[in-house]
Amino acid sequence: MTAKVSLDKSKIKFLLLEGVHQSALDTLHAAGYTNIEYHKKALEPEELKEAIKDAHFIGLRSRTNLTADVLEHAHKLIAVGCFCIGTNQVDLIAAEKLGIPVFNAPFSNTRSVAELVLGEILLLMRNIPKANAQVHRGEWNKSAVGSHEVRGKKLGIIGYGHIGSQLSIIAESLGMNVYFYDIETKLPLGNAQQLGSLQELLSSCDIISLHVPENASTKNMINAERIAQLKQDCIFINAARGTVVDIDALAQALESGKIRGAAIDVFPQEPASAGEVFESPLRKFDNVILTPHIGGSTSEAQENIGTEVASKFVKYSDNGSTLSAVNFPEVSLPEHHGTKRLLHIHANRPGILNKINQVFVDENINIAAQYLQTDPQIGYVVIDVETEDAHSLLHRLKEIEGTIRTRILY
Ligand SMILES: NC(=O)C1=CN([C@@H]2O[C@H](COP(=O)(O)OP(=O)(O)OC[C@H]3O[C@@H](n4cnc5c(N)ncnc54)[C@H](O)[C@@H]3O)[C@@H](O)[C@H]2O)C=CC1
Ligand SMILES: O=C(O)CCC(=O)C(=O)O
Repeated sequence: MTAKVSLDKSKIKFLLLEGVHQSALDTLHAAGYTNIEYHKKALEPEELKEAIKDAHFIGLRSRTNLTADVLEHAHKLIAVGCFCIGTNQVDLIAAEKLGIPVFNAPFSNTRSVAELVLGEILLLMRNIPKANAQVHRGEWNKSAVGSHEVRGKKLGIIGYGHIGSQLSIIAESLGMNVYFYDIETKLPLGNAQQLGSLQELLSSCDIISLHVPENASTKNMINAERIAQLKQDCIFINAARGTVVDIDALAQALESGKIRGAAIDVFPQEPASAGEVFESPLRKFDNVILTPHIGGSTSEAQENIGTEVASKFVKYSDNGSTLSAVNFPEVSLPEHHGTKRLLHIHANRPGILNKINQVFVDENINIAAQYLQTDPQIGYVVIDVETEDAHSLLHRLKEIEGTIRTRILY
């Protein structure tokens, strides 16, 4: 049985951007949510501020920047869904302060990225991008010079998380020797070896592939100084985030022949729409594979992501569960039958839980079940009660100082 929610389901508005997969709409429809505004593209900032005003849920991919400024216009927003892995396009701290959990799909496109990178390694080791460009221009350079098998070559992976470790496995199956650098100690899969320093990895590997998230520690991580540490003639791949690499320094290294080939899927500035021209100092190189941020763009990945993130929306809307939210205390909740469920999100201050519980003492209402999780900023408490008049309880809970938002589920 589908749980009833505080608002009539038809009044709960979903704003879905950037052409998220049909599976997201199917999942929402199956759960009884029909009020969906769907856009194939990202919205311009002003359009976004207008569209988000009455949205309860927003779904986006990597092109929509949900800044603190945009979030201020989101008066009704209950949750954000990133239909991708990266969540750097959302101001997670601002969202949390507003009591808005942000969900993503942490591994639905992992395999797609790893497969693309593997394909690029094979092509670059054989100089295929350059040969392809030359033949398209009518040039015929049949040569084995500088063309290599990948078997026995050293692959250096920076960031050994979901994607890095998946790549490690499939690269080993082709006979490559895998090394990685990560700020955390990671379990090496197969025969892979973790190296103690980035410099050691850069200077010893034939191929370097980046798989770190965008954050303060990775901004311009690969700058001119790091590029100088690369092995002469190496191959360089970035399918992580554009901000991780100094693109001018990379262009210089390609110009000088230090790097023999590269594959770049992500850029410091990416066009906001298909109509915008892509500008980059890398465009002129035949030995560079340039792709428009499509590492995770396969039918399989997009379908899985659509279902996964939309299911998290449904779970939070129907049931209050925040499991796997990236910026929010995680609470996994059972179904509530025969009770009303009150959700209370508050600033994490001493004494606030006492005040919440005092409401139930004053009203002489028995708490059937209570779930609480906190992080340093906020607390999220869920209370199941057996009463007909849960609205007056909600009203009192709202008045408690430090309350960020409340909701009731029937
Ligand atoms: N091109 C595309 O379409 C796609 C790009 N991505 C990007 O790939 C990134 C990685 O994805 P996952 O592997 O799923 O993430 P993950 O979170 O599973 O792994 C990231 C790894 O990087 C490590 N790390 C973090 N900071 C580091 C630093 N300064 N130095 C070395 N290691 C560091 C972490 O410890 C972790 O092991 C995502 O954050 C996203 O930005 C993800 C999917 C698709
Ligand atoms: O599919 C997208 O729009 C972005 C993919 C990506 O970069 C991610 O999942 O982090």
